[in-house]
Amino acid sequence: MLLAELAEVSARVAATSARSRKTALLAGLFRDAAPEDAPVVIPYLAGRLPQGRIGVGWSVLREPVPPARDPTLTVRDVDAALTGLARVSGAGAQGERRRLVRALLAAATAEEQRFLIGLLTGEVRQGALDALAVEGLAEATGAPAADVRRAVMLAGALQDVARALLAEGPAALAAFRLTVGRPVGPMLAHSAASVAEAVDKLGACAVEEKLDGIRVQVHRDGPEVHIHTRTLEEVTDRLPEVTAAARALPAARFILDGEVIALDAEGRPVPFQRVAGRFGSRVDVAAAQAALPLSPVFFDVLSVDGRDLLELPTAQRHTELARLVPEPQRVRRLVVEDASDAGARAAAEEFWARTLRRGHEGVVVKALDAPYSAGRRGAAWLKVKPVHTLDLVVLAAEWGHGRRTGKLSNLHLGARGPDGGFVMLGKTFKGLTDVTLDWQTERFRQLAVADDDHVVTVRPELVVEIAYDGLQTSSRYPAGVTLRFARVVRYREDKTAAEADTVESVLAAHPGRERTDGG
Ligand SMILES: Nc1ncnc2c1ncn2[C@@H]1O[C@H](COP(=O)(O)OP(=O)(O)OP(=O)(O)O)[C@@H](O)[C@H]1O
Repeated sequence: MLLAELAEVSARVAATSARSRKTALLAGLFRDAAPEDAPVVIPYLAGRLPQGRIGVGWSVLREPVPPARDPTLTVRDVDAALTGLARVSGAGAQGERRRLVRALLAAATAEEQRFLIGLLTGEVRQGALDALAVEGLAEATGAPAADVRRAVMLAGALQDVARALLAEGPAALAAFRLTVGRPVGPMLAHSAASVAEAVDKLGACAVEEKLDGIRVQVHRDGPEVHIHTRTLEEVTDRLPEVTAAARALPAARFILDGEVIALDAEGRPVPFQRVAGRFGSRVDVAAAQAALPLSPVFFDVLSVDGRDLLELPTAQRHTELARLVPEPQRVRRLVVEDASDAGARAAAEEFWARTLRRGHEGVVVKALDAPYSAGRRGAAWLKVKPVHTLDLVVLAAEWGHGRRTGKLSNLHLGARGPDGGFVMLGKTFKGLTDVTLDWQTERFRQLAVADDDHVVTVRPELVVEIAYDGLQTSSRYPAGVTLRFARVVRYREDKTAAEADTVESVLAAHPGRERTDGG
């Protein structure tokens, strides 16, 4: 497929607001695509580079290059060129990258150049595109959209499903089943303001401790154990104690879902940052394990001995879990069979208070009759935490003053907007430790797309968790509101920008905001 076709469809999809029109445009594109184009076309449409970071700065992209007259570049040519670029390293790397980028741009027409520059700077990012691409693919191949969605959920990657669908048609979907050894997107939660609200919404439910560690999905097939994080990154070699725990369980094949935490001598949870430290790729695993042994705590089971349990209701999956996993390795939970029973509701409140006293983050309340919605933020899981936090994307940062001279400090924070872009909700320089300041200054230098000596604009890729005290009306910000007392809790490198909170959900969480800053 020619890059020109992709660039044109991408621009037209961005320019129309009608969902059906967007889907039709994408379906047309997929009808023209070869199966081998799928692993490039799908991420490019969403504005992602399959290579991840390739280290091309704004200064290089800003230098004009005369465009080609006719389109000749294919999407696979571009992918090969960017793979080459990503591999450049060592002395003279900057010059070589510049040469390669300019050669690529010289082969592109003016419209293709615009698309490529947008792709390299992160500006063509279209957050909602994967969902639309599923519908476009369904329309192009005649497969039911729900089946495509389920296959993606179970395959973990849209491009794999797309490639198979384009090659073989709808029959290819049958091959995407839950498979031990192949990670699936974990089920995620929505938020509720209180335990009472969550119980009201869900009815019969389980209230579980919300453990503040790292989400893990553990697959065992005989002696083989594989562990993946919530972004499906494989971390098996960093967690030998989890592998050992999985091998000690009384079934040979299973998939478990849980959280890895560390407990101190008093049995209280160790702060998240220390647990996260065990996941760095350069960590000496044996030494780190000796210094901070981790424990897996499981809260769900997706498959056992060849039985796929995804469609079973929570209550039955939990019975299976209890059969497989001994008590200390299972999350603590309290079942509310009847949501109208005042005694049961009081017990749920007491469970919440006790969980917080034990040092945990909050609770997750789960509907007893719900299946496991892999890869989705299901309405059947509601998390309740005492402090409001949002996951926002850093759009830019300001050079600091005084003690912070030379450091990038004040963060511009964005939530996901309806059109796949980001809407700025406020700024903060609070809550940043010296170590985080140094780290973020370095990361922003890598992500910079513009620097006017005051504000450095960055590719919108880093997700940061922000605590705040509510919203206030403000005409200075595009959504008409800004965050009150925003402060950094931590960076969420386990999340992508596509998983950040949306403006819509932020506004919905604060229906009664009244305070005004007059600005
Ligand atoms: N008992 C539990 N059941 C489900 N998830 C749990 C539980 N205990 C801890 N968790 C963690 O809470 C998360 C659920 O919240 P959510 O789906 O919104 O993810 P998140 O955005 O990573 O949440 P947060 O930022 O609040 O930790 C899970 O991803 C998991 O890591």
